[in-house]
Amino acid sequence: MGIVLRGAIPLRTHLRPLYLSSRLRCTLASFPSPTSTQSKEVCNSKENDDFLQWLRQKSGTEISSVLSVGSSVFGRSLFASKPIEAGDCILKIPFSAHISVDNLPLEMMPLIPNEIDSQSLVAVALLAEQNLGQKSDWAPYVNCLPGLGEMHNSIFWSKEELEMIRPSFVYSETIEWRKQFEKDFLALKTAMENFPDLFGNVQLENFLHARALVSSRAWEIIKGVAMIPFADFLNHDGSSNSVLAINVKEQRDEVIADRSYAVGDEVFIRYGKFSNATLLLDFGFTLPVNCYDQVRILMDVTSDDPLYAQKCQLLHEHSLPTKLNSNTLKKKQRSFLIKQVRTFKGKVKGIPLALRAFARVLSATSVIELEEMAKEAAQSDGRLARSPLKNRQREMQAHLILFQHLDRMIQGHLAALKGLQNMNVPDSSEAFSTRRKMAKDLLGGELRVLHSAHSWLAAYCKDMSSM
Ligand SMILES: C[S@@+](CC[C@H](N)C(=O)[O-])C[C@H]1O[C@@H](n2cnc3c(N)ncnc32)[C@H](O)[C@@H]1O
Repeated sequence: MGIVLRGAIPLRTHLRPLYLSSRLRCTLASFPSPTSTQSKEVCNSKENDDFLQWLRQKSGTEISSVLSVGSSVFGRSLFASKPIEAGDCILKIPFSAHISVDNLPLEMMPLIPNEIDSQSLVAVALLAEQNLGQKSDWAPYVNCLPGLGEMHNSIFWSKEELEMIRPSFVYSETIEWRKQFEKDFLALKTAMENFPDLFGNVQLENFLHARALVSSRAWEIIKGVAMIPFADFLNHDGSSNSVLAINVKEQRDEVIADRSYAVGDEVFIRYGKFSNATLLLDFGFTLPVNCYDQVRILMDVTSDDPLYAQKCQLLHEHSLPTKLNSNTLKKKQRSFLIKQVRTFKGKVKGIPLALRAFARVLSATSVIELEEMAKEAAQSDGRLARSPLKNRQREMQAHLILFQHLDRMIQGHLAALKGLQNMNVPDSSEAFSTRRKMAKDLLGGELRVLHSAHSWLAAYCKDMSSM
C-alpha cells in the first residue's frame, strides 16, 4: 500500500475510514478560505529553529525545509518560510515521532477496561508525558500545547454558555459526552493510580483537557490514533485539498501542498469535511460559513397517537429509530441527519430517505395503511415506505409533518439567534464572546440547512396538493 489520505479524528469515532474519498471543493463564495483574511506573520525564528532541531534529532530526518512555526489568529500555525508550489511535499514526519498508546507501559494495558476508546488511551499517554515535564522525550512539543483555558470545545462550556446552543443537537450531545468522559475517567483513574510515578495525581479536569487535546489534534494511524508533533500546528481550511497522508512504505506522515504559497503565508490543510457541530464538539472552533453544515433531528411517534404501539412496532421491525430502542441506542444513533438540500437530475439530496419513510409511517391513520406499507416493503427490498405513497393526500400529509417539525426548529433557532444578538457580554469575558460567536456560527449554519429543507418540503407539498 502507498499513500493513505486521512482526516483528523473527531471524538469517539472509531471506524472512520483511513482515506478521504471524494474531495469536493467548495466554491469560494460559499466557503471563504481563511487565507483570504489572514495577515502575513513573521515567525519567531528562535522558537522555530529550536523546535525543528529537536524534532529532527528525535526523528533522525529532515521534517520540513519550507515551513516554520509562528502564530496567527488561530493560535500556533505553520507559515511558508520559502516559496511553495502546488504539488510540493511540505512536511515528512516519521511514525517514531508520534505520541500513541505505545507510549504507555505494557503492564498497564491489562488494567484498562475494554470499553475505553483509543482517543482516551492517547489522552492517558499524553497525561504521562505532561507529568514527566522536562524529563519527557516530547517536552518541547508538550510544552507547546494549548492550556485548558484556551480550549473552547463545548464540553468546557458553562451551563449558561451551553444554553446559547440549546436548540441544536450539540447541546444534548455535549451533556452525553461529558457524562461519558467522567465515566471513562473513573475507569482509568484506578489504572493510573497503579503508576503514581508516571502519572502523579490526575484529576478529572486534567483528563478532560488531555482528551480534548487529542480530539482536536490527533490523527488516525494504522492502529488507533496518535498525536503528530508539528503536523498538528497546521490550521484547518475547509476549502483546502491538502490533507495529512500516511506513507506506509516510508513509515511517515506527509502533506502535499494543493496550491502555491509565498514566503510568510499561513499554510492550511483540511482536517476533514466537518460540520460546525463536529468542529465545536471535537475541535473547539467553528467557521462563519461552512458548506459541510448539517442538522441532526430527532422525531418520535407521539404517545397520544391512536396507532402509537403499531407504528413503533413497525418502525422498530424495519430498523427505524423509535422510543422502543431508546435504552440501547444513544440519541445520536436515533437521529436523522439533514444536509443542505440540493436537487440533482430530479433527485433530492440532503433529506434522508429514511426520514421521509419515517414521516410516511407517522402520517398513517389506519392499521390497514400500516399493513400495506409492511407488505410493500416485503415485496421490494425490505425497506419500509421508501416510495411515495399512492394516496397523494397522505403523501402530502407525511411531508407536512416534516415541514412543521422543521418549522418549529427554525423558530427555535431564530429565537436563540435573536437572544444571542441582544445578549450583554461583559468586556472582560473573552472566552464568553468567543463562545457566543461559535454559538452564532453553529445555529446560523444549522438554520441555513433547515431553511433549504423547509423550502423543498413546502414546494413538494404544493406539488402534491395541485396534482
Ligand atoms: C490541530 S490544532 C492547530 C494548531 C493550533 N492553532 C495551536 O495553537 O496549536 C487545532 C486547533 O487550532 C485551532 N484552529 C484550527 N483551524 C482553525 C480555524 N480555521 N479557525 C479557528 N481555529 C482554528 C482550533 O483551536 C483547533 O482546536
